[in-house]
Amino acid sequence: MTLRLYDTETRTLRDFVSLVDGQVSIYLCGATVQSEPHIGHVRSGVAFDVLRRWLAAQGFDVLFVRNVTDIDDKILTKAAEAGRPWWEWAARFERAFDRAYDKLGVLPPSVSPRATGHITQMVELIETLIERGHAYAAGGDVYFDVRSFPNYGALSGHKIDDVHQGEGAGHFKRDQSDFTLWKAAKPGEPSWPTPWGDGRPGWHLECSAMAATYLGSDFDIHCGGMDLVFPHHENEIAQSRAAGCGFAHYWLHNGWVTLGGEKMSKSLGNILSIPAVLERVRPQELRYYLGSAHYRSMLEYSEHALQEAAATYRRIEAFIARVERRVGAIPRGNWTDAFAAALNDDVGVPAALAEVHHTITEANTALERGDGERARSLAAQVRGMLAILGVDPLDEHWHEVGADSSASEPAIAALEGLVRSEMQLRQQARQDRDWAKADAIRDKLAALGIDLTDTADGPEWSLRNQ
Ligand SMILES: Nc1ncnc2c1ncn2[C@@H]1O[C@H](COP(=O)(O)OP(=O)(O)OP(=O)(O)O)[C@@H](O)[C@H]1O
Ligand SMILES: [Zn+2]
Repeated sequence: MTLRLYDTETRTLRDFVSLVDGQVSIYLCGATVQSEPHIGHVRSGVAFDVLRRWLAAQGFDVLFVRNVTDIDDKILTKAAEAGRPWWEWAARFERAFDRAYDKLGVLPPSVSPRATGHITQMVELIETLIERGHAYAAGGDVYFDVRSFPNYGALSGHKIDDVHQGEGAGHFKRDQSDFTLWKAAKPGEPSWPTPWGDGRPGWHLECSAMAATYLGSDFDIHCGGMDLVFPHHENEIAQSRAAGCGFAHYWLHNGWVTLGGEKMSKSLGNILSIPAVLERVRPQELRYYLGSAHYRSMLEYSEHALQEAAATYRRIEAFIARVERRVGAIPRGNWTDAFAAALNDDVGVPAALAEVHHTITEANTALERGDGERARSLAAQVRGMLAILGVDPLDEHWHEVGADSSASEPAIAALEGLVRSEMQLRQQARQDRDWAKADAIRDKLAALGIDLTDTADGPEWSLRNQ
């Protein structure tokens, strides 16, 4: 079964073939570390973490680069407003992003390079572009000459004549479609020396330089949010290919988390920070929520949908706990064919989750007919599939980040004790042939959402819908 991925550049589903047998190289545009992460920011981290886990599960050695943009107008402005050094501001929010990714169980990247640590490579890249006639220095800035790259616009569908780079006018630009590779230093701002004068890098240049540094001139997959298709990724392609690199062979873009129909973003102010949301649901529940939609669809945030996802996840946890109670420890098993088919179809998580729920239903049926072994092997498959999605309830990670279900364990133990004593009373009533009393106990529990099932091993209880 071949993995197929939707490639933005060709606008088609393409069979995935890696450049090097057994290896996959992925570059994901990371955060501009200017403030606390919101749930939109981490959606790309979660979505492509599933792709990474799935590739690793297929036996690929995955190299995963997620950069940190630690120099940017917004960082400088915010740090200055707060009266703090820009580098401290960037470092503080880099840690906040790392904490958020870690809380949600996003695997750490192979490396997370910072833009400021790769100025040498950026300067080299600019030199190559100037030598090849694709860039020009003017007034201390350096610009990319967009018209020198005939394929410009292929990724986003933009026509050169209509291009607006969405950056400051740039006094020395020869053409309005050109974009900035290097910005001349302004008084009081951080800068680095170059042959064209002191200055700092443009955003697009950073990713081209860092991707090449770690993954080489050609690599497999470039990911990011769909807002990055233009101009960021279009400009990355122009710079890198004009410099002679093949660059990324597949382009994947995740949809937004929206609120009120608009992209959740700091500039609009419609944001929910990760710490704020984690006061309402546990990290694994937030991850389940963010990861349950297809990565390319929009995810309109609602408190109701978040709570529904959290409740669904708790039912999955309760299912695992119930099987453990009945048959003992559950190993982490393999996924089913239907699950593999879903993920191979452009990381089709909704269909993969449907398969998880289908397997849970089958396991519940097995439990009801007293087939503990079958239930255990199905529950092992459920664990295996959830692990690929990064939400295995028994993963040590949740324990490490203090988010396991242990907080509710005393409550579950108390409930178990109470229900067991009611069940004993019912057994006694049945032995005494007091059917009315036995039925009354069953009805009382049913009214509380607790169902009793008579199995070959004796009566069992479960919370409804679990
Ligand atoms: N609402 C969102 N939904 C999905 N992905 C998002 C959302 N906001 C940002 N991203 C993604 O997060 C990553 C880091 O983004 P970046 O730091 O550039 O934030 P941004 O787009 O400037 O957000 P903001 O407008 O809130 O500052 C990018 O891949 C971006 O596409
Ligand atoms: Zn980037």
